[in-house]
Amino acid sequence: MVSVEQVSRRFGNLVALDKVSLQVRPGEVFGLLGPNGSGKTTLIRILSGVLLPSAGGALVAGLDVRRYPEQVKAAIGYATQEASVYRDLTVRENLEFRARLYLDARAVPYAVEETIRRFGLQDFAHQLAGALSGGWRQRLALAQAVVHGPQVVFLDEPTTGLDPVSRRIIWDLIHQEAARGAVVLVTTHYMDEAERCHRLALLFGGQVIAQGTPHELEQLALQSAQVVYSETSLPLEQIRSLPGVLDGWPSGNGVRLILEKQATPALPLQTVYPNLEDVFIILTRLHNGGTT
Ligand SMILES: Nc1ncnc2c1ncn2[C@@H]1O[C@H](COP(=O)(O)OP(=O)(O)OP(=O)(O)O)[C@@H](O)[C@H]1O
Repeated sequence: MVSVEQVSRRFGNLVALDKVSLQVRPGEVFGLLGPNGSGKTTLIRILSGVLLPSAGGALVAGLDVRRYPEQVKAAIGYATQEASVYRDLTVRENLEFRARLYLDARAVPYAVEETIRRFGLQDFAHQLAGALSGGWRQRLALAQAVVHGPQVVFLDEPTTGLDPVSRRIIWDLIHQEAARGAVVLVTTHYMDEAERCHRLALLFGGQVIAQGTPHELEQLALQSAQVVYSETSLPLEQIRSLPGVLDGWPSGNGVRLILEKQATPALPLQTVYPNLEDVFIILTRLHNGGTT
């Protein structure tokens, strides 16, 4: 279990996190979704016991992060993209190195072999990590983070820079960790990826502006706005200035628009189901006291 209660963190005058509260259960993949600088990494660092909150508190695997930061570090698995992979060690050596930090020496060989199998790394076990493609290196980074079977797994942008096929594989592996009962907290700024999480918190300017399942967030956004597709030849700037139009961008042969709930602009309109990018735009506007 990960439980965050009113956590704030300042860096000088900058408020990086502002009264963030959330709970993540075992078996759950929970996404922290937000743009650059919204506080995702700061929260993960606090929950990993490497940074103290300025206010509020958090429990990770039953441990208070303020009082037991060293025990927290031992209870979690943490992957920060590929930074944690040693390029001049082989895949197996990387896993052994990490496993030895956490496990009794006798338990290391089994844990390493089991992880190599689970992550499909058999054919690369003797290869230098530096020679792996980006997708396989990220797979190794994830394998390393969980080789010791942690109860809680933190993944900071685990798919950055990967192609769609590699991203899908990594997400399957992330879900595999949740299926063995781990709490999994993932940061991402890819809206499409966030749909793969069981639940999400939308972070904006250090605040959680909404949280729930992707479906709940979509429904929440639809209470205040509508998303439509319009096949029109009017210039985008002109469309954006129409009453009731909150945002719009090119899409196929027309434009995708976010409209106020009751707006009926004089355009051919086709209602479309919102994706998480639409949801994010709608909810950030609401949060900022927009006109929605
Ligand atoms: N050690 C630090 N000292 C000063 N400011 C910091 C420090 N760490 C983070 N910040 C600031 O806190 C804010 C939140 O940063 P954070 O890295 O948590 O965001 P993020 O959502 O993870 O962004 P990204 O997606 O770019 O990784 C940013 O304005 C950042 O500049």
